[in-house]
Amino acid sequence: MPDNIGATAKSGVVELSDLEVRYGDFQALQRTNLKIESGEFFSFLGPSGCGKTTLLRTISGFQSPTLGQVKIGGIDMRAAGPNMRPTALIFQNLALFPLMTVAENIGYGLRVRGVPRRDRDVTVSRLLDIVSLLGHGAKKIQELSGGQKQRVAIARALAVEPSVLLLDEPLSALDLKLRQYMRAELRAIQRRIGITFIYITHDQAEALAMSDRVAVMNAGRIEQVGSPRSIYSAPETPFVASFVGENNIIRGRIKRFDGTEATISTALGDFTGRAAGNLHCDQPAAYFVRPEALTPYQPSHETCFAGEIVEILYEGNSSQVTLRMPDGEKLIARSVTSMTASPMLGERLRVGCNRADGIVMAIEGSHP
Ligand SMILES: Nc1ncnc2c1ncn2[C@@H]1O[C@H](COP(=O)(O)OP(=O)(O)OP(=O)(O)O)[C@@H](O)[C@H]1O
Repeated sequence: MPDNIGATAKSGVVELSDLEVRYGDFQALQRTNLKIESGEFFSFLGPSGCGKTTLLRTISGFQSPTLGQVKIGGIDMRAAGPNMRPTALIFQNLALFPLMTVAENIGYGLRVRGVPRRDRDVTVSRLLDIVSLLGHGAKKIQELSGGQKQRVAIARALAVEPSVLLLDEPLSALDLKLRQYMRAELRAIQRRIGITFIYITHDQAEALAMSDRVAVMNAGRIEQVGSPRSIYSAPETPFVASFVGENNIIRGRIKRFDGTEATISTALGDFTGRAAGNLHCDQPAAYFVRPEALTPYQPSHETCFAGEIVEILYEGNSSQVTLRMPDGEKLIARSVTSMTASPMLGERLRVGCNRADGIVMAIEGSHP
């Protein structure tokens, strides 16, 4: 590694303190405080335009913050440009050199830094092994599959020994099968080398499958940070509940709140679930329940919904049933048909769940 700031920032801890980014009058990143641990696979997940790329560019030094500070390995990066930071960035389009071989692409950063040929070759071989491309070093970039190109881009970024690898939607150009395969590959590569990976994506399946922790972003703000499991099973805001996975949303007003559970009064009746945050009586709120939590009604169920079947989608190992509720709204249940005699369109079906399956959250105005 060259003699620069990166050389002293050994650890891959990334700390964002009171970080804000404005483009003119537009606030692209609201005040953000966050610590990403060394060796973590950390994802920023959010819809287009929520500020993910802005955040990644600010960490890598391509964008200056309007306020606040980025520290990497405990060192303030304010004075360090992109080339002086212990980070490497992989873009969506990979930006590989088409006329160079795989090995030349991977060794490029080392050549620019004046690393002798023999040392370069050793590093390139090691990296080809890490990304499972041994034997492909002499190939031209055009001779590779999409997934192999991804792995060359990763190896090229790793060649300069960054403490933190920043990945900007690197899988989005691949077809679904390859994307799923590369998720597992990326995770395995990260485990093998143990450096911090910061990944941005709008694809929740990708973020949940690969990450140690996920930050869900909305309109320039982090709404929730947690493990994939906690983000999915205990969303803290209506946005997270509706953006990550599917949720049925039944709107109403808070009738009862005891600190941990809340009952909501809706056009379909009263429903009790886990309370997210502090609630007060008569506040506009919604009851969220995941389609897979709704199973054919049994007397032991604490919550019941009854509606007319208006759609059945056979999905192989399960089915998705859409019910039209008495208020005209739709409710989706999954896996229902695997447990009942085949339901028919137009039939009335009762599905149920337990209190712990539903979450009651305050909603503002028309949101979500
Ligand atoms: N250079 C710029 N000048 C002005 N506005 C910008 C600039 N770059 C980004 N923005 C705006 O800032 C907001 C956040 O953009 P950003 O690219 O960070 O979002 P994103 O979450 O990465 O979106 P995507 O997934 O579509 O790439 C957007 O509303 C965008 O239009």
